[in-house]
Amino acid sequence: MRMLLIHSDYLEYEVKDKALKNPEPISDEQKTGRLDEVLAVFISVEKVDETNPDEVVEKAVKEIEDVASQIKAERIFVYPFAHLSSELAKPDVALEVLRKIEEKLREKGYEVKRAPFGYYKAFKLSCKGHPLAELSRTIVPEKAVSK
Ligand SMILES: Nc1ncnc2c1ncn2[C@@H]1O[C@H](CO)[C@@H](NC(=O)[C@@H](N)CO)[C@H]1O
Repeated sequence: MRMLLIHSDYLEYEVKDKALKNPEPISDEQKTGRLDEVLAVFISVEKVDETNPDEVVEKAVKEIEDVASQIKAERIFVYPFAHLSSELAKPDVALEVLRKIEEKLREKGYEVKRAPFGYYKAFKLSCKGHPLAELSRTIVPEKAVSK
């Protein structure tokens, strides 16, 4: 998994077109979204993550929490982003991983939004520009689980 983390004044998106034949079903309300004072986390789920999705979810949540606590961010935007890797996981695994990351962060008390999966989206982002405002992380599973 590859993550790009941007501490932002805001992130807003607008769904444009389908980018997959079967994108995640969304309500009209989910066609746009915005969070202010947010840690935006752009995530590419990778092929290697398919060997142990639960392990990469745990590791990703830990990394995100670690950054959020350093920058004192209470809101997190999970953003599916297929452009950080050339070895992408298949969509059904990727969506499951992203949903679990969203869910676990919410359980830990963060205000969390997740941008819709499988769409082209316009987005606006305002990076804060301080030394910890732009970070990247690479996460790989150590132990493959048998299918
Ligand atoms: N392995 C993967 N990791 C993260 N996101 C993934 C994915 N496989 C598919 N997607 C989603 O489907 C859209 C088309 O690739 C992706 N759309 C995007 O990445 C938008 N920024 C438009 O390009 C994304 O929503």
